[in-house]
Amino acid sequence: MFKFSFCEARKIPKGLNILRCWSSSSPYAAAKPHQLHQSPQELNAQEKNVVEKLFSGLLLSNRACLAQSITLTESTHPRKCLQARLLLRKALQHCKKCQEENKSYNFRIGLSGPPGAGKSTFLETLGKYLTSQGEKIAVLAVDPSSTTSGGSLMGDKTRMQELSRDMNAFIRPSPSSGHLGGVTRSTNEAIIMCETAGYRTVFVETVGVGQSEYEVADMVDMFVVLIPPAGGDELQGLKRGIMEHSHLVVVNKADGDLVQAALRMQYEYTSSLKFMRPISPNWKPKVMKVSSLTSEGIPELWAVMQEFHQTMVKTGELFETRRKQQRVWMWNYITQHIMQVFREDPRVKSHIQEMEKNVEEGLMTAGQAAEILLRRFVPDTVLS
Ligand SMILES: Nc1nc2c(ncn2[C@@H]2O[C@H](COP(=O)(O)OP(=O)(O)OP(=O)(O)O)[C@@H](O)[C@H]2O)c(=O)[nH]1
Repeated sequence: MFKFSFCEARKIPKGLNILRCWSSSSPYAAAKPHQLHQSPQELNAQEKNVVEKLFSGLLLSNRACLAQSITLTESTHPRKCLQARLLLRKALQHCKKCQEENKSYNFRIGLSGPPGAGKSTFLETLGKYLTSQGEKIAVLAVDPSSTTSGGSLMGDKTRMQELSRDMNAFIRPSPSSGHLGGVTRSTNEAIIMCETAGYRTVFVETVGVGQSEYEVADMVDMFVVLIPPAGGDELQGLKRGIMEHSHLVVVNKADGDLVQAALRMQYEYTSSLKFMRPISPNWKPKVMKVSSLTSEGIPELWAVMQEFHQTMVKTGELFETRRKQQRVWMWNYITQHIMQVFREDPRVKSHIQEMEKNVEEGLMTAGQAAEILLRRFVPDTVLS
């Protein structure tokens, strides 16, 4: 379940002696301590061969290899984790080389919006438009429900049927089970795999549930929100948060009887934008309307998306943002990992409830309770 433990734990600061908190009840129990120190160099010839084959397949843009590569990065098996590390290293080197040599930059687009806004229809229409222009596109779905329920809401539905048959499109539903770092870590790594396979435009779609949309905003270059023309209170509440994070708001279903409503929405959202601090110094967020049924507005929308991408490349903001995102994610994963190890540690676990109660009832300050728990975890730690 916790891929991160085997692959990354040795990067954890020395002061937190993770090896000492091993327990049979811990999700890390499956890993032998020595596995933490293994590196891809220790893979045997056969295992390395699998990685070589996948990598060659990626370079040939083979969709089956791409799917297998992503599955490998989602695996929690210790040996597969090592293989995934090797493959990711090769993939990253390849992407870096391509960027430097060709000066061509991939485009990562996040798409969010309330259920029923028409995200799959929109992606199918925009995707088909792009593949008809010779683009290769990938769609990665992020479904937060899959982390908690073990199932995937979106995976159950047959979505984007036509696009999935298109040879220039790759669609990957949400991972069916979460591991440490949640769906976000797999998605970050899936993006690299897609780019290595030559899918220059990658869409990351999320159902608009709470935190997930903000997480997606932190792994893409452009964040787009799709909304239906008539919004209830829920949409009003979302408005501010959405606007603060998005580069583009798209009012969908601007067709038939809904044209007037879509126009009104466009106007309303455009006026609210005037009161918000723009997300980027180089881009003024826009509100556009499209119909995913009739394709009206789709070419214009893509033109604006490209304008955004070019502006970000030209000003250097694209690279700065990506660098920042990678730093943030690294620390997110470390924090999540350490928190998980901490909470699962038997010396800590049995005291958490008691300490929480003490704090709630005012018998102890939060700082005192935290110190007691931390000392149980790392007895010789120096607390500031
Ligand atoms: N009139 C009109 N209907 C649309 C348009 N786009 C989508 N729809 C309809 O809206 C409904 C929801 O579309 P989906 O694409 O399934 O929406 P979604 O946002 O992916 O929905 P979830 O999977 O629930 O998140 C479907 O009945 C679509 O046919 C559009 O541009 N115009």
